[in-house]
Amino acid sequence: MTKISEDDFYIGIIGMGDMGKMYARNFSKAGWKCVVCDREENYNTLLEEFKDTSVEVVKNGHLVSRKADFIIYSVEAAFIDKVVAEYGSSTKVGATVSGQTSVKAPERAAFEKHLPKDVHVVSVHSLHGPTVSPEGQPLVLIQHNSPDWVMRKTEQVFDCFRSRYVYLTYEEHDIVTANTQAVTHAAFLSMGTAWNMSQSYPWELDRYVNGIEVVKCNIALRIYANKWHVYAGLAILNPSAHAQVRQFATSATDLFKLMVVGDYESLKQRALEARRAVFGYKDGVEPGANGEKCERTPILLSDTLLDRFSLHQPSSQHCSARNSHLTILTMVDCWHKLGIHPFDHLDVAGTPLFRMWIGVAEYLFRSPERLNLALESAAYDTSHRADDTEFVVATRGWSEVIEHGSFTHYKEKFESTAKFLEPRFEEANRMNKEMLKVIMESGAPKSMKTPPKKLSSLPLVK
Ligand SMILES: NC(=O)C1=CN([C@@H]2O[C@H](COP(=O)(O)OP(=O)(O)OC[C@H]3O[C@@H](n4cnc5c(N)ncnc54)[C@H](OP(=O)(O)O)[C@@H]3O)[C@@H](O)[C@H]2O)C=CC1
Ligand SMILES: O=C(O)C(=O)Cc1ccc(O)cc1
Repeated sequence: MTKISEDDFYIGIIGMGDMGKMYARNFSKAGWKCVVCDREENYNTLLEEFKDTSVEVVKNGHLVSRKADFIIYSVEAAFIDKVVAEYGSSTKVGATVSGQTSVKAPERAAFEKHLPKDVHVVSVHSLHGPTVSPEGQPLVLIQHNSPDWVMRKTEQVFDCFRSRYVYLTYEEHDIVTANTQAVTHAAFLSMGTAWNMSQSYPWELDRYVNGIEVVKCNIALRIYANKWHVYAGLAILNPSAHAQVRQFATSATDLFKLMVVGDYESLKQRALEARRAVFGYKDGVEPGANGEKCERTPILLSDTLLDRFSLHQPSSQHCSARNSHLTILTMVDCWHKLGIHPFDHLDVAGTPLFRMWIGVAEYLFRSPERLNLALESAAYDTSHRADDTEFVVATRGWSEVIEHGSFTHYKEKFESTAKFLEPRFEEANRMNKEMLKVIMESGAPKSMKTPPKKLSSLPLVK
Protein backbone atom coordinates (compact mmCIF):
# COMPACT_ATOMS: atom_id res chain seq x y z
CA MET A 1 0.00 0.00 0.00
CA THR A 2 1.73 3.20 -1.09
CA LYS A 3 0.98 6.39 0.79
CA ILE A 4 -1.74 7.84 -1.40
CA SER A 5 -4.37 10.48 -0.78
CA GLU A 6 -7.69 9.38 0.77
CA ASP A 7 -9.53 10.43 -2.39
CA ASP A 8 -7.74 7.87 -4.53
CA PHE A 9 -7.88 5.06 -2.01
CA TYR A 10 -10.05 2.07 -2.94
CA ILE A 11 -11.07 -0.87 -0.80
CA GLY A 12 -11.58 -4.04 -2.85
CA ILE A 13 -13.65 -7.07 -1.89
CA ILE A 14 -13.42 -10.40 -3.70
CA GLY A 15 -16.37 -12.60 -2.70
CA MET A 16 -19.65 -10.74 -2.14
CA GLY A 17 -21.41 -13.31 0.01
CA ASP A 18 -22.91 -12.51 3.41
CA MET A 19 -19.70 -11.17 4.96
CA GLY A 20 -18.45 -9.40 1.83
CA LYS A 21 -21.76 -7.54 1.48
CA MET A 22 -21.79 -6.59 5.15
CA TYR A 23 -18.25 -5.21 4.79
CA ALA A 24 -19.05 -3.29 1.59
CA ARG A 25 -22.13 -1.67 3.15
CA ASN A 26 -20.22 -0.58 6.25
CA PHE A 27 -17.27 0.80 4.28
CA SER A 28 -19.38 2.70 1.78
CA LYS A 29 -21.60 4.13 4.54
CA ALA A 30 -18.43 5.51 6.13
CA GLY A 31 -17.44 7.14 2.83
CA TRP A 32 -14.76 4.70 1.61
CA LYS A 33 -14.67 3.94 -2.10
CA CYS A 34 -15.29 0.25 -2.74
CA VAL A 35 -14.77 -1.95 -5.76
CA VAL A 36 -16.19 -5.46 -5.44
CA CYS A 37 -16.88 -8.69 -7.29
CA ASP A 38 -18.33 -12.14 -6.83
CA ARG A 39 -18.19 -14.98 -9.35
CA GLU A 40 -18.67 -13.68 -12.85
CA GLU A 41 -22.07 -15.42 -13.20
CA ASN A 42 -23.32 -13.31 -10.26
CA TYR A 43 -22.26 -10.00 -11.82
CA ASN A 44 -25.68 -8.81 -13.02
CA THR A 45 -27.49 -9.68 -9.80
CA LEU A 46 -24.80 -7.96 -7.75
CA LEU A 47 -24.87 -4.91 -10.01
CA GLU A 48 -28.63 -4.65 -9.51
CA GLU A 49 -28.36 -5.12 -5.73
CA PHE A 50 -25.81 -2.30 -5.36
CA LYS A 51 -27.13 0.02 -8.07
CA ASP A 52 -28.24 2.74 -5.65
CA THR A 53 -25.02 2.73 -3.66
CA SER A 54 -21.52 4.07 -4.21
CA VAL A 55 -20.14 0.50 -4.37
CA GLU A 56 -18.61 -0.24 -7.75
CA VAL A 57 -19.36 -3.76 -8.96
CA VAL A 58 -16.95 -5.33 -11.43
CA LYS A 59 -16.86 -8.68 -13.19
CA ASN A 60 -13.94 -10.44 -11.56
CA GLY A 61 -11.08 -10.39 -9.07
CA HIS A 62 -8.55 -9.17 -11.66
CA LEU A 63 -10.48 -5.92 -12.01
CA VAL A 64 -10.75 -5.55 -8.22
CA SER A 65 -7.04 -6.32 -7.73
CA ARG A 66 -5.82 -3.85 -10.35
CA LYS A 67 -7.77 -0.95 -8.84
CA ALA A 68 -7.86 -1.51 -5.06
CA ASP A 69 -5.27 -0.41 -2.51
CA PHE A 70 -6.66 -2.68 0.20
CA ILE A 71 -8.05 -6.01 -1.01
CA ILE A 72 -10.08 -8.40 1.13
CA TYR A 73 -10.61 -11.97 -0.01
CA SER A 74 -13.96 -12.99 1.49
CA VAL A 75 -14.48 -16.40 -0.07
CA GLU A 76 -14.98 -19.97 1.22
CA ALA A 77 -11.88 -21.16 3.12
CA ALA A 78 -11.73 -24.28 0.96
CA PHE A 79 -11.45 -22.11 -2.19
CA ILE A 80 -8.91 -19.56 -0.97
CA ASP A 81 -5.94 -21.22 -2.68
CA LYS A 82 -7.74 -21.42 -6.01
CA VAL A 83 -9.07 -17.85 -5.87
CA VAL A 84 -5.76 -16.23 -4.81
CA ALA A 85 -3.97 -18.32 -7.47
CA GLU A 86 -6.35 -16.86 -10.04
CA TYR A 87 -6.33 -13.16 -9.11
CA GLY A 88 -3.26 -12.67 -6.90
CA SER A 89 -0.88 -11.80 -9.72
CA SER A 90 -3.10 -8.83 -10.70
CA THR A 91 -2.65 -7.18 -7.26
CA LYS A 92 -1.67 -3.52 -7.64
CA VAL A 93 1.97 -2.85 -6.72
CA GLY A 94 2.24 -1.77 -3.07
CA ALA A 95 -1.35 -2.75 -2.18
CA THR A 96 -2.29 -4.52 1.05
CA VAL A 97 -3.95 -7.92 0.80
CA SER A 98 -6.22 -9.27 3.49
CA GLY A 99 -8.42 -12.33 4.00
CA GLN A 100 -11.63 -12.84 5.92
CA THR A 101 -11.50 -16.64 6.10
CA SER A 102 -12.28 -18.17 9.50
CA VAL A 103 -9.18 -20.37 9.41
CA LYS A 104 -5.84 -18.83 8.60
CA ALA A 105 -3.43 -21.70 7.79
CA PRO A 106 -4.74 -22.17 4.21
CA GLU A 107 -5.07 -18.41 3.70
CA ARG A 108 -1.49 -17.76 4.76
CA ALA A 109 -0.23 -20.57 2.50
CA ALA A 110 -2.20 -19.16 -0.45
CA PHE A 111 -0.90 -15.61 0.09
CA GLU A 112 2.70 -16.80 0.47
CA LYS A 113 2.43 -18.97 -2.62
CA HIS A 114 0.57 -16.78 -5.07
CA LEU A 115 0.97 -13.09 -4.19
CA PRO A 116 3.67 -10.98 -5.82
CA LYS A 117 6.49 -9.89 -3.49
CA ASP A 118 5.74 -6.16 -3.85
CA VAL A 119 2.49 -6.25 -1.82
CA HIS A 120 1.78 -6.32 1.94
CA VAL A 121 -0.33 -8.75 3.94
CA VAL A 122 -2.47 -7.76 6.94
CA SER A 123 -5.21 -10.29 7.49
CA VAL A 124 -8.49 -9.85 9.35
CA HIS A 125 -11.26 -11.88 10.94
CA SER A 126 -14.49 -10.43 12.29
CA LEU A 127 -15.43 -12.73 15.13
CA HIS A 128 -19.16 -12.53 14.51
CA GLY A 129 -21.67 -13.45 11.86
CA PRO A 130 -22.99 -11.17 9.10
CA THR A 131 -26.21 -10.28 10.91
CA VAL A 132 -24.45 -8.96 14.02
CA SER A 133 -23.35 -5.33 14.13
CA PRO A 134 -19.54 -5.15 14.16
CA GLU A 135 -19.65 -2.46 16.84
CA GLY A 136 -17.91 -3.67 20.00
CA GLN A 137 -17.22 -7.13 18.55
CA PRO A 138 -13.68 -8.51 18.29
CA LEU A 139 -11.90 -7.96 14.99
CA VAL A 140 -8.65 -9.92 14.69
CA LEU A 141 -5.83 -8.10 12.86
CA ILE A 142 -2.81 -10.11 11.72
CA GLN A 143 0.27 -8.16 10.66
CA HIS A 144 2.23 -10.49 8.43
CA ASN A 145 5.53 -9.34 6.94
CA SER A 146 4.36 -5.76 6.62
CA PRO A 147 5.58 -2.49 8.13
CA ASP A 148 3.80 -0.79 11.04
CA TRP A 149 2.44 2.03 8.90
CA VAL A 150 0.49 -0.52 6.87
CA MET A 151 -1.02 -1.85 10.09
CA ARG A 152 -1.98 1.73 11.15
CA LYS A 153 -3.63 2.26 7.76
CA THR A 154 -5.54 -1.02 8.20
CA GLU A 155 -6.79 0.16 11.59
CA GLN A 156 -7.87 3.41 9.97
CA VAL A 157 -9.78 1.51 7.28
CA PHE A 158 -11.63 -0.51 9.93
CA ASP A 159 -12.22 2.28 12.45
CA CYS A 160 -15.71 2.81 10.98
CA PHE A 161 -16.70 -0.70 12.22
CA ARG A 162 -16.12 0.40 15.83
CA SER A 163 -14.98 -3.16 16.50
CA ARG A 164 -12.51 -4.12 19.22
CA TYR A 165 -9.12 -4.84 17.65
CA VAL A 166 -7.38 -8.02 18.72
CA TYR A 167 -3.80 -8.39 17.54
CA LEU A 168 -2.73 -11.97 16.82
CA THR A 169 -0.32 -13.88 14.63
CA TYR A 170 -1.60 -16.37 12.07
CA GLU A 171 -0.71 -19.31 14.35
CA GLU A 172 -2.28 -17.77 17.47
CA HIS A 173 -5.45 -17.13 15.52
CA ASP A 174 -5.91 -20.77 14.59
CA ILE A 175 -5.21 -22.01 18.10
CA VAL A 176 -7.64 -19.57 19.70
CA THR A 177 -10.43 -20.20 17.21
CA ALA A 178 -10.01 -23.98 17.53
CA ASN A 179 -10.49 -23.56 21.29
CA THR A 180 -13.37 -21.14 21.08
CA GLN A 181 -15.24 -21.81 17.85
CA ALA A 182 -14.51 -25.31 16.54
CA VAL A 183 -15.22 -27.13 19.77
CA THR A 184 -18.29 -24.98 20.56
CA HIS A 185 -19.74 -25.66 17.13
CA ALA A 186 -19.12 -29.41 17.62
CA ALA A 187 -21.38 -29.27 20.68
CA PHE A 188 -24.25 -27.59 18.84
CA LEU A 189 -23.88 -29.57 15.64
CA SER A 190 -24.16 -32.72 17.78
CA MET A 191 -27.27 -31.44 19.57
CA GLY A 192 -28.96 -30.69 16.24
CA THR A 193 -28.07 -34.09 14.81
CA ALA A 194 -29.40 -35.81 17.94
CA TRP A 195 -32.76 -33.98 17.62
CA ASN A 196 -32.89 -34.84 13.94
CA MET A 197 -32.22 -38.51 14.68
CA SER A 198 -34.98 -38.48 17.34
CA GLN A 199 -37.21 -36.46 14.98
CA SER A 200 -38.27 -34.20 17.83
CA TYR A 201 -37.78 -30.56 18.74
CA PRO A 202 -36.68 -30.69 22.40
CA TRP A 203 -38.40 -27.44 23.26
CA GLU A 204 -41.72 -28.99 22.36
CA LEU A 205 -41.30 -31.73 24.96
CA ASP A 206 -42.52 -30.45 28.29
CA ARG A 207 -39.51 -31.78 30.11
CA TYR A 208 -37.22 -29.30 28.32
CA VAL A 209 -38.40 -25.79 28.92
CA ASN A 210 -36.21 -24.01 31.42
CA GLY A 211 -34.00 -21.04 30.60
CA ILE A 212 -30.68 -22.59 29.68
CA GLU A 213 -32.42 -25.15 27.45
CA VAL A 214 -33.86 -22.27 25.49
CA VAL A 215 -30.47 -20.62 25.07
CA LYS A 216 -28.97 -23.96 23.95
CA CYS A 217 -31.73 -24.56 21.39
CA ASN A 218 -31.44 -21.02 20.04
CA ILE A 219 -27.70 -21.26 19.53
CA ALA A 220 -28.06 -24.59 17.71
CA LEU A 221 -30.72 -23.10 15.45
CA ARG A 222 -28.49 -20.11 14.79
CA ILE A 223 -25.61 -22.34 13.68
CA TYR A 224 -27.75 -24.50 11.43
CA ALA A 225 -29.24 -21.36 9.83
CA ASN A 226 -25.76 -20.20 8.73
CA LYS A 227 -23.75 -21.57 5.77
CA TRP A 228 -22.34 -25.09 6.23
CA HIS A 229 -19.00 -24.22 4.60
CA VAL A 230 -18.19 -21.65 7.29
CA TYR A 231 -18.23 -24.32 10.02
CA ALA A 232 -16.74 -27.05 7.81
CA GLY A 233 -13.81 -24.83 6.85
CA LEU A 234 -12.94 -23.67 10.33
CA ALA A 235 -13.02 -27.20 11.75
CA ILE A 236 -11.65 -29.32 8.91
CA LEU A 237 -8.90 -26.96 7.75
CA ASN A 238 -7.73 -25.77 11.17
CA PRO A 239 -4.76 -27.90 12.18
CA SER A 240 -5.52 -27.30 15.87
CA ALA A 241 -9.23 -28.15 15.76
CA HIS A 242 -9.28 -31.92 15.29
CA ALA A 243 -7.90 -32.86 18.70
CA GLN A 244 -10.36 -30.49 20.38
CA VAL A 245 -13.38 -31.96 18.64
CA ARG A 246 -12.12 -35.50 19.34
CA GLN A 247 -11.81 -34.66 23.05
CA PHE A 248 -15.38 -33.37 23.05
CA ALA A 249 -16.59 -36.76 21.77
CA THR A 250 -14.38 -38.60 24.26
CA SER A 251 -15.70 -36.52 27.18
CA ALA A 252 -19.30 -37.19 26.11
CA THR A 253 -18.65 -40.93 25.85
CA ASP A 254 -16.77 -41.18 29.17
CA LEU A 255 -19.49 -39.33 31.08
CA PHE A 256 -22.21 -41.35 29.41
CA LYS A 257 -20.53 -44.62 30.42
CA LEU A 258 -20.66 -43.44 34.05
CA MET A 259 -24.31 -42.49 33.61
CA VAL A 260 -25.44 -45.87 32.33
CA VAL A 261 -23.95 -47.70 35.31
CA GLY A 262 -25.41 -45.12 37.69
CA ASP A 263 -21.99 -44.14 39.05
CA TYR A 264 -23.01 -40.88 40.71
CA GLU A 265 -19.82 -40.58 42.79
CA SER A 266 -17.45 -40.77 39.80
CA LEU A 267 -19.62 -38.36 37.81
CA LYS A 268 -19.57 -35.93 40.71
CA GLN A 269 -15.82 -36.22 41.18
CA ARG A 270 -15.22 -35.56 37.50
CA ALA A 271 -17.61 -32.59 37.41
CA LEU A 272 -16.09 -31.02 40.52
CA GLU A 273 -12.56 -31.42 39.16
CA ALA A 274 -13.63 -29.70 35.95
CA ARG A 275 -15.46 -27.02 37.90
CA ARG A 276 -12.34 -26.26 39.91
CA ALA A 277 -10.13 -26.07 36.83
CA VAL A 278 -12.48 -24.11 34.57
CA PHE A 279 -14.32 -21.83 36.97
CA GLY A 280 -11.85 -21.72 39.88
CA TYR A 281 -14.44 -22.75 42.48
CA LYS A 282 -13.41 -24.76 45.50
CA ASP A 283 -15.38 -27.93 46.28
CA GLY A 284 -18.40 -27.44 48.45
CA VAL A 285 -18.00 -23.68 48.55
CA GLU A 286 -20.84 -21.54 47.30
CA PRO A 287 -19.78 -19.13 44.55
CA GLY A 288 -19.39 -15.70 46.11
CA ALA A 289 -18.80 -17.05 49.63
CA ASN A 290 -15.65 -16.20 51.57
CA GLY A 291 -12.49 -17.35 49.85
CA GLU A 292 -14.37 -18.03 46.64
CA LYS A 293 -12.83 -16.62 43.46
CA CYS A 294 -15.93 -15.10 41.96
CA GLU A 295 -15.22 -11.53 41.02
CA ARG A 296 -16.81 -11.81 37.57
CA THR A 297 -20.39 -10.83 37.04
CA PRO A 298 -22.14 -13.91 35.69
CA ILE A 299 -22.84 -13.72 31.97
CA LEU A 300 -26.44 -14.93 32.19
CA LEU A 301 -27.74 -12.96 35.08
CA SER A 302 -30.81 -14.74 36.34
CA ASP A 303 -33.59 -17.21 35.70
CA THR A 304 -35.97 -14.35 35.10
CA LEU A 305 -33.69 -12.99 32.42
CA LEU A 306 -33.41 -16.39 30.80
CA ASP A 307 -37.13 -17.02 30.93
CA ARG A 308 -37.76 -13.97 28.76
CA PHE A 309 -36.58 -16.18 25.94
CA SER A 310 -38.99 -18.99 25.51
CA LEU A 311 -39.56 -21.14 22.44
CA HIS A 312 -42.57 -22.91 23.83
CA GLN A 313 -44.96 -22.55 26.73
CA PRO A 314 -45.26 -25.80 28.71
CA SER A 315 -48.75 -27.27 28.54
CA SER A 316 -48.58 -28.37 32.16
CA GLN A 317 -47.53 -26.64 35.36
CA HIS A 318 -45.92 -29.87 36.50
CA CYS A 319 -43.27 -30.39 33.90
CA SER A 320 -39.98 -31.69 35.26
CA ALA A 321 -36.98 -29.37 35.57
CA ARG A 322 -34.74 -32.44 35.71
CA ASN A 323 -32.15 -32.91 33.03
CA SER A 324 -28.74 -34.57 32.99
CA HIS A 325 -27.40 -31.57 31.03
CA LEU A 326 -24.95 -33.99 29.42
CA THR A 327 -24.09 -31.39 26.74
CA ILE A 328 -22.94 -28.88 29.34
CA LEU A 329 -21.20 -31.45 31.56
CA THR A 330 -19.37 -32.60 28.43
CA MET A 331 -18.32 -29.10 27.41
CA VAL A 332 -16.85 -28.25 30.81
CA ASP A 333 -15.14 -31.65 31.10
CA CYS A 334 -13.68 -31.13 27.62
CA TRP A 335 -12.35 -27.63 28.48
CA HIS A 336 -10.78 -29.13 31.59
CA LYS A 337 -9.15 -32.05 29.77
CA LEU A 338 -7.76 -29.70 27.10
CA GLY A 339 -6.52 -27.18 29.68
CA ILE A 340 -8.69 -24.46 28.12
CA HIS A 341 -9.60 -21.47 30.29
CA PRO A 342 -12.66 -20.20 28.43
CA PHE A 343 -12.90 -16.88 30.29
CA ASP A 344 -9.36 -15.92 29.22
CA HIS A 345 -10.26 -16.72 25.62
CA LEU A 346 -13.54 -14.86 25.95
CA ASP A 347 -11.75 -11.67 27.00
CA VAL A 348 -9.38 -11.87 24.06
CA ALA A 349 -11.35 -13.25 21.16
CA GLY A 350 -14.74 -14.62 22.16
CA THR A 351 -17.55 -14.61 19.62
CA PRO A 352 -21.07 -13.67 20.83
CA LEU A 353 -22.00 -17.32 20.55
CA PHE A 354 -19.05 -18.42 22.69
CA ARG A 355 -20.08 -15.83 25.29
CA MET A 356 -23.59 -17.30 25.44
CA TRP A 357 -22.23 -20.84 25.69
CA ILE A 358 -19.89 -20.01 28.58
CA GLY A 359 -22.82 -18.22 30.18
CA VAL A 360 -24.90 -21.39 30.00
CA ALA A 361 -22.09 -23.53 31.45
CA GLU A 362 -21.40 -21.00 34.18
CA TYR A 363 -25.09 -20.88 35.08
CA LEU A 364 -25.13 -24.62 35.75
CA PHE A 365 -21.73 -24.86 37.44
CA ARG A 366 -22.06 -21.75 39.67
CA SER A 367 -24.86 -23.32 41.63
CA PRO A 368 -24.05 -26.46 43.65
CA GLU A 369 -27.80 -27.26 43.74
CA ARG A 370 -28.28 -27.02 40.00
CA LEU A 371 -25.11 -28.98 39.32
CA ASN A 372 -26.04 -31.67 41.79
CA LEU A 373 -29.53 -31.98 40.38
CA ALA A 374 -28.02 -32.52 36.93
CA LEU A 375 -25.58 -35.13 38.27
CA GLU A 376 -28.35 -36.98 40.11
CA SER A 377 -30.51 -36.91 37.00
CA ALA A 378 -27.56 -38.16 34.94
CA ALA A 379 -26.95 -41.11 37.25
CA TYR A 380 -30.48 -42.07 38.31
CA ASP A 381 -33.13 -40.63 36.02
CA THR A 382 -33.47 -42.55 32.78
CA SER A 383 -36.17 -40.38 31.19
CA HIS A 384 -33.63 -38.50 29.04
CA ARG A 385 -31.31 -41.46 28.34
CA ALA A 386 -32.60 -41.95 24.81
CA ASP A 387 -31.80 -38.33 23.90
CA ASP A 388 -28.42 -38.53 25.61
CA THR A 389 -27.61 -41.68 23.63
CA GLU A 390 -28.34 -39.84 20.39
CA PHE A 391 -26.15 -36.96 21.54
CA VAL A 392 -23.15 -39.19 22.30
CA VAL A 393 -23.45 -40.98 18.96
CA ALA A 394 -23.71 -37.60 17.22
CA THR A 395 -20.51 -36.26 18.88
CA ARG A 396 -18.60 -39.28 17.56
CA GLY A 397 -20.08 -38.85 14.10
CA TRP A 398 -19.06 -35.18 13.87
CA SER A 399 -15.60 -35.87 15.21
CA GLU A 400 -15.06 -38.59 12.59
CA VAL A 401 -16.27 -36.42 9.70
CA ILE A 402 -14.04 -33.53 10.77
CA GLU A 403 -10.96 -35.69 11.29
CA HIS A 404 -11.56 -37.48 8.03
CA GLY A 405 -11.67 -34.08 6.33
CA SER A 406 -14.60 -34.80 4.04
CA PHE A 407 -16.37 -31.61 2.95
CA THR A 408 -18.95 -33.64 1.02
CA HIS A 409 -19.91 -35.75 4.00
CA TYR A 410 -19.90 -32.69 6.27
CA LYS A 411 -22.26 -30.86 3.89
CA GLU A 412 -24.70 -33.79 3.68
CA LYS A 413 -24.77 -34.24 7.44
CA PHE A 414 -25.20 -30.51 8.09
CA GLU A 415 -27.89 -29.98 5.46
CA SER A 416 -30.00 -32.92 6.53
CA THR A 417 -30.33 -31.45 10.04
CA ALA A 418 -30.65 -27.87 8.75
CA LYS A 419 -33.67 -29.02 6.72
CA PHE A 420 -35.24 -30.57 9.82
CA LEU A 421 -34.74 -27.37 11.85
CA GLU A 422 -35.56 -24.85 9.12
CA PRO A 423 -39.22 -24.27 10.10
CA ARG A 424 -37.93 -22.77 13.36
CA PHE A 425 -35.17 -20.53 11.99
CA GLU A 426 -37.25 -17.36 11.76
CA GLU A 427 -38.51 -17.47 15.31
CA ALA A 428 -35.06 -18.37 16.68
CA ASN A 429 -33.45 -15.59 14.68
CA ARG A 430 -35.73 -13.02 16.30
CA MET A 431 -34.98 -14.35 19.75
CA ASN A 432 -31.26 -14.66 19.12
CA LYS A 433 -31.04 -10.96 18.29
CA GLU A 434 -32.63 -10.10 21.62
CA MET A 435 -30.56 -12.63 23.53
CA LEU A 436 -27.36 -11.29 22.02
CA LYS A 437 -28.30 -7.75 22.96
CA VAL A 438 -28.89 -8.72 26.58
CA ILE A 439 -25.73 -10.78 26.77
CA MET A 440 -23.54 -8.11 25.20
CA GLU A 441 -24.94 -5.62 27.67
CA SER A 442 -23.99 -7.91 30.53
CA GLY A 443 -20.27 -7.36 30.67
CA ALA A 444 -18.78 -7.70 27.18
CA PRO A 445 -15.66 -5.53 26.72
CA LYS A 446 -16.61 -2.37 24.84
CA SER A 447 -13.41 -0.44 24.19
CA MET A 448 -12.18 -0.18 20.61
CA LYS A 449 -8.69 -1.43 21.17
CA THR A 450 -7.82 -4.32 23.47
CA PRO A 451 -4.53 -3.66 25.16
CA PRO A 452 -2.47 -6.04 23.03
CA LYS A 453 -2.75 -8.86 25.55
CA LYS A 454 0.00 -11.35 24.82
CA LEU A 455 -1.68 -14.58 23.94
CA SER A 456 1.49 -16.39 24.84
CA SER A 457 0.50 -15.71 28.45
CA LEU A 458 -2.63 -17.84 27.97
CA PRO A 459 -2.57 -21.58 28.44
CA LEU A 460 -3.21 -22.30 24.77
CA VAL A 461 -3.71 -25.84 23.62
CA LYS A 462 -1.52 -26.64 20.63
N1 LIG B 1 -20.70 -16.25 7.85
C1 LIG B 1 -20.03 -16.02 8.97
O1 LIG B 1 -20.62 -16.08 10.08
C2 LIG B 1 -18.59 -15.66 8.91
C3 LIG B 1 -17.80 -16.06 7.83
N2 LIG B 1 -16.48 -15.75 7.81
C4 LIG B 1 -15.63 -16.19 6.70
O2 LIG B 1 -15.82 -15.28 5.63
C5 LIG B 1 -15.70 -15.94 4.37
C6 LIG B 1 -16.98 -15.68 3.57
O3 LIG B 1 -18.07 -16.21 4.32
P1 LIG B 1 -19.59 -15.88 3.95
O4 LIG B 1 -19.67 -14.52 3.37
O5 LIG B 1 -20.40 -16.22 5.11
O6 LIG B 1 -19.82 -16.98 2.81
P2 LIG B 1 -20.61 -16.84 1.44
O7 LIG B 1 -20.71 -18.20 0.87
O8 LIG B 1 -21.87 -16.08 1.69
O9 LIG B 1 -19.65 -15.92 0.56
C7 LIG B 1 -18.54 -16.35 -0.19
C8 LIG B 1 -18.70 -15.75 -1.58
O10 LIG B 1 -17.48 -15.87 -2.33
C9 LIG B 1 -17.88 -16.20 -3.66
N3 LIG B 1 -16.78 -16.70 -4.46
C10 LIG B 1 -16.30 -17.96 -4.56
N4 LIG B 1 -15.33 -18.02 -5.48
C11 LIG B 1 -15.19 -16.77 -5.99
C12 LIG B 1 -14.37 -16.20 -6.98
N5 LIG B 1 -13.49 -16.93 -7.68
N6 LIG B 1 -14.48 -14.88 -7.25
C13 LIG B 1 -15.36 -14.13 -6.57
N7 LIG B 1 -16.20 -14.62 -5.63
C14 LIG B 1 -16.11 -15.93 -5.33
C15 LIG B 1 -18.97 -17.22 -3.40
O11 LIG B 1 -19.71 -17.55 -4.55
P3 LIG B 1 -20.42 -19.03 -4.55
O12 LIG B 1 -21.43 -19.02 -3.46
O13 LIG B 1 -20.99 -19.13 -5.92
O14 LIG B 1 -19.32 -20.03 -4.29
C16 LIG B 1 -19.79 -16.47 -2.36
O15 LIG B 1 -20.69 -15.54 -2.93
C17 LIG B 1 -15.49 -17.42 4.68
O16 LIG B 1 -14.14 -17.75 4.55
C18 LIG B 1 -15.97 -17.56 6.12
O17 LIG B 1 -15.30 -18.59 6.79
C19 LIG B 1 -15.88 -15.01 8.80
C20 LIG B 1 -16.63 -14.55 9.86
C21 LIG B 1 -18.03 -14.88 10.01
O1 LIG C 1 -19.96 -17.01 16.80
C1 LIG C 1 -19.76 -18.03 16.12
O2 LIG C 1 -19.02 -18.94 16.47
C2 LIG C 1 -20.50 -18.13 14.87
O3 LIG C 1 -21.02 -19.15 14.57
C3 LIG C 1 -20.45 -16.97 13.92
C4 LIG C 1 -19.13 -17.00 13.26
C5 LIG C 1 -18.85 -17.94 12.29
C6 LIG C 1 -17.61 -17.96 11.68
C7 LIG C 1 -16.66 -17.04 12.04
O4 LIG C 1 -15.47 -17.08 11.45
C8 LIG C 1 -16.93 -16.09 13.00
C9 LIG C 1 -18.18 -16.07 13.61
